[in-house]
Amino acid sequence: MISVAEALQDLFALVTPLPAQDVPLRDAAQRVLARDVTARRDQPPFAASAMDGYAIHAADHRQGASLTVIGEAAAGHGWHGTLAQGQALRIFTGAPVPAGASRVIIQENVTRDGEKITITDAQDSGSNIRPLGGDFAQGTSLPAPRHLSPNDIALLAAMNIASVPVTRKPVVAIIATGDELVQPGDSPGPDQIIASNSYGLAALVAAAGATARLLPIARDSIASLEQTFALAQGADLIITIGGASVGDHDLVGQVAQSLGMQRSFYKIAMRPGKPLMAGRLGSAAMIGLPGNPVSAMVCGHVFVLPVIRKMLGLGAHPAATQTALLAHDISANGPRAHYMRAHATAAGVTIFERQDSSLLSVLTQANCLALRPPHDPARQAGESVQIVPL
Ligand SMILES: Nc1nc2c(c(=O)[nH]1)N[C@H]1C(S)=C(S)[C@@H](COP(=O)(O)OP(=O)(O)OC[C@H]3O[C@@H](n4cnc5c(N)ncnc54)[C@H](O)[C@@H]3O)O[C@H]1N2
Ligand code: MOO
Repeated sequence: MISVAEALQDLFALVTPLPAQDVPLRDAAQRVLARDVTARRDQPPFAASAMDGYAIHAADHRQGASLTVIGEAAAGHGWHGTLAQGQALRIFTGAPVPAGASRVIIQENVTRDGEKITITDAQDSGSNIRPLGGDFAQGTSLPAPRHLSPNDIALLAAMNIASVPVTRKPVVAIIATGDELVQPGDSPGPDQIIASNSYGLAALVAAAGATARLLPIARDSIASLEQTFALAQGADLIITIGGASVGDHDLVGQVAQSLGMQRSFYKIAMRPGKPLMAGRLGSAAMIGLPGNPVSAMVCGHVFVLPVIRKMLGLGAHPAATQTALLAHDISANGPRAHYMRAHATAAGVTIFERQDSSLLSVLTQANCLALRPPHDPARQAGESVQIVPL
């Protein structure tokens, strides 16, 4: 059995970043920026008023000054003369500040009588003018790679980038296997259960920026598995769930190999997740996950997500970890790395008592996985532990 780190390296070797494609800005949120993009204009493109008030000459900024209002500038409607001393321009937030003006006095600090204003308060120190290019200058770049957040979309729009180069979404085919499975909403027979982790994995990979193709459940027969693998044609990554262990009905590895899968590894020193397998199948990478629901989901976080991130051009990195303090004592770990469902708060990390890999209800209560390395000795409350936030 290989280690988690070795398995991850082998998995990274199976995939390369996908090519870039241009998408309309409206579709770029949550995609990964594939190339640096640069601002096509300065923002603001002119010195702009930050307030509603009057643009004035620096020399006129004193209490009691009386000035003549000679025009008006609003957002989208500039006044294009030059302001002289003794003059004021009525101006609104977002309007271009005219030549000659060096500050905007807010309207609360003047009184107005016809075309005359008198400054009643000259205490404010700021100019209330946003300089040309004060947010960004033409040519300013947003560097790739980058997961585009809603904030980034606003910035790209302001930069006048209407078409955004993003990495193509990986297509992930997900195959649940087993005679015992029915789809959620179906009526299970007496020996049947509902397929669950296939849905969880579809949600997981979609949230990471991939397109999930949830294929029909494959039955525990060579013919059914072959048929379902055929439906995965065109996917970048094929994920199978179940049928990975040593039982007589665990046929996934055998069928994948008969279809030409070049196995990279089978079995890892990890709990849950021992019967993990991976390889290349045609033009796709394949990851065979264990069927136990929590094993499949944990392997999704620890292996599938990093692989998808690499395909998206975000680099080859393991799931991010943090250091936290144990809230209680724990006993020594065995020979496999143990990814334990746990709950972390500012007070420390509590590792749940029940860790059987069938317990999805415990996974839902967890907000992290506490990572126990192989043969980690017993630890006491207050000692540090690595966690993978979920
Ligand atoms: N003799 C041994 N038996 C087992 C070993 C072993 O080393 N020696 N390993 C155990 C471990 S660890 C795991 S994990 C499981 C994994 O087995 P499989 O990948 O072959 O999974 P299945 O047998 O098909 O299913 C296990 C369990 O999970 C349920 N399941 C499967 N798919 C789904 C699904 N899509 N949604 C919900 N539940 C699913 C299935 O009904 C079984 O209960 O093997 C151990 N055995
Ligand atoms: O390694 Mo299995 O994935 O514990 O249940």
